Amino acid sequence: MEKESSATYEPKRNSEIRVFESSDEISTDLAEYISQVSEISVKERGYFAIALSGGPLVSFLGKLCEAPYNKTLDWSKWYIFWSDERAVAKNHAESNYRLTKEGFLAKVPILNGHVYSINDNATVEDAATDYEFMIRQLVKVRTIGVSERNDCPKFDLILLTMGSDGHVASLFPNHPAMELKDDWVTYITDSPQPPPERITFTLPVINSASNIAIVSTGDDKAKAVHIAVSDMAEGLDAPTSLPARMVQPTDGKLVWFLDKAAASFLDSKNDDDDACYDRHE
Ligand SMILES: O=C(O)[C@H](O)[C@@H](O)[C@H](O)[C@H](O)COP(=O)(O)O
Repeated sequence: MEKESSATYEPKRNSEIRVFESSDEISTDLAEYISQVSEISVKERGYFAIALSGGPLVSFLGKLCEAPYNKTLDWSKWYIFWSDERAVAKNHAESNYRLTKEGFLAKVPILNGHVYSINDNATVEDAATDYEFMIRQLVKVRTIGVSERNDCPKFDLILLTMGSDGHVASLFPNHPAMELKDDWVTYITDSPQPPPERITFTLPVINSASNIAIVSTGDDKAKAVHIAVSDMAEGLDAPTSLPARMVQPTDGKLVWFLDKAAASFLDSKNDDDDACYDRHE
């Protein structure tokens, strides 16, 4: 893939980019990051409400299931949600719930009653409505925080991955779901990536979170990463329609966890000692 621009990268407000040598290093740093966010949330609110997604994310949570985190984290305060789900049965190989259950939940002492999966036994429309209703109940009792700006749920942490087309959760480029302002959870029936039917958080919910992390690896993500984080949109294809670029926390903080391949279109400001992003080498 040819590099299209050599724009100097300046991090946007409230965002940070961490670049790592390997997926293993991402997993190590991500575990420490999640541990710190969970500790702060439990201390400040008494709960840790975290939304996960599917795809490769679970493979990056491995280190969190090991020492010291398996013993030191206050797992009883964790509440698990999904930022998106594919409309397949929970035991289907493509179910985000199943991926998370097998790769993460089965390995840590999170209470079953704190795991809020998306209904696989209803139409996507009903599943989205039910999920939003359930989140509304948990916001009322403040198990999930609330944004003072727009009454949206304020998750302590939303963990996302990004596709090479720049999609996050199940918000795809140029899809009308990206325009929704009042819904918290919606559904799509025409995903460009199978399966076509999916349930997803909307941008207002994602952007209301206290913390958002996007984990992305591989050189097929380099162009989308560049468009997503660059302030210099000139010459880039319809950057405002790129979902990852629309991830802009209103009150929170966004951290990108990238490998060198995904970061390969980003330029440091000068040389190594004056880089605009953190190189974890
Ligand atoms: O069904 C999905 O929506 C995908 O699983 C998707 O969300 C995935 O996270 C990205 O496509 C990145 O995946 P890779 O990093 O493995 O390419």
